[in-house]
Amino acid sequence: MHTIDIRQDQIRLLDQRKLPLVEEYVACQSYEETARAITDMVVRGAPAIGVTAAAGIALGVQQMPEPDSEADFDAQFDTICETMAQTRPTAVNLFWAINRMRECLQRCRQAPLAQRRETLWQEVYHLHEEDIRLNRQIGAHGLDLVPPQSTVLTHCNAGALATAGYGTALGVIRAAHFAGRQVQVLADETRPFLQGARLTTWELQRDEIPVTLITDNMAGYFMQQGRVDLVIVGADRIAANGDVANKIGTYSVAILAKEHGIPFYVAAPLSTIDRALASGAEIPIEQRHGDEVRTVGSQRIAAADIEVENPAFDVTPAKYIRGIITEVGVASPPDEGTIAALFSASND
Ligand SMILES: CSC[C@@H](O)[C@@H](O)C(=O)COP(=O)(O)O
Repeated sequence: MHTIDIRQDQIRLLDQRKLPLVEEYVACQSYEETARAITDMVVRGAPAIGVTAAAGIALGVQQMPEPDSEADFDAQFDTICETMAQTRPTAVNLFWAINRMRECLQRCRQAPLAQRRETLWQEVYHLHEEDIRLNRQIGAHGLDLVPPQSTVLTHCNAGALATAGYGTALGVIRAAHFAGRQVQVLADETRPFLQGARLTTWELQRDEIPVTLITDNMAGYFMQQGRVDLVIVGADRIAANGDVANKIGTYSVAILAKEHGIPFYVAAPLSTIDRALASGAEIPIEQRHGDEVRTVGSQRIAAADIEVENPAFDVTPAKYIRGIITEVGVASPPDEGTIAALFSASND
């Protein structure tokens, strides 16, 4: 299963709106179609959005009309990057990946157009492979936090589908499973897009990792019953102080976990940490269309004209988080010091 299948004439994306009922790829034939696929959540999840945007940029440069000057090339390149940047505001991996493509272009600036195109594609393949490698490292660092025979609750989908492969939160669960820890997963359904019900259960079942689906409002019940040992979620953006933006509902789960003395961990690559933001209050929260709340699947469940709020993410303050599991180690407790130490470790 490939979440993102990169070809030089199109980007093929496993259509996450249709899973688990239909396994179908959407072929994006241009950078504009790639951008629309991100906005419409054909592909979603912070690292997957980043890799897809990078691929969209390479596709845009591949197809751009022959520029008549360097200024014309720059203008076209900026338009492509800006279109990608407008897709979704919260996952910082999007902007991180666009920057990586800009930096890559700077390195091959002097080369002829054909060579620039090739170098940008090579960067995309590199980002794709790198993401899978980092996820495996996150899994290795998180493994020992998962006790044998434990039940792990997760929210949303931070798995292979949300990344280039393997996953972050589900990467840790995968690593524990394949190390023989006999882990069980409780998957929150994750209204309104139902990433937990549709995607997390689907990908864990494929790996034969035991998973039970619960509705979002059952998390407290299972914690009170002593049936949750650990919570692991992903992240869309982490501020310098360790506050974490993740799928709406994560904050409620974190508070429930704190009340019940259950360790709450976040798994994410360093590219999800936005050190330019002092705290989570500065993280932009995407507001999505109200119809996602008025409907379940294609079924409308509320009046078409009912007022709706649909924030896609919330911010969990660092004080509720036991640790942030990254590819270079665990920031625990997460704060400016432990996070800065991870970045120093990554530069060694
Ligand atoms: C490894 S993915 C981490 C996060 O991106 C994930 O938990 C999440 O909130 C995804 O939100 P989505 O709106 O589905 O893109």
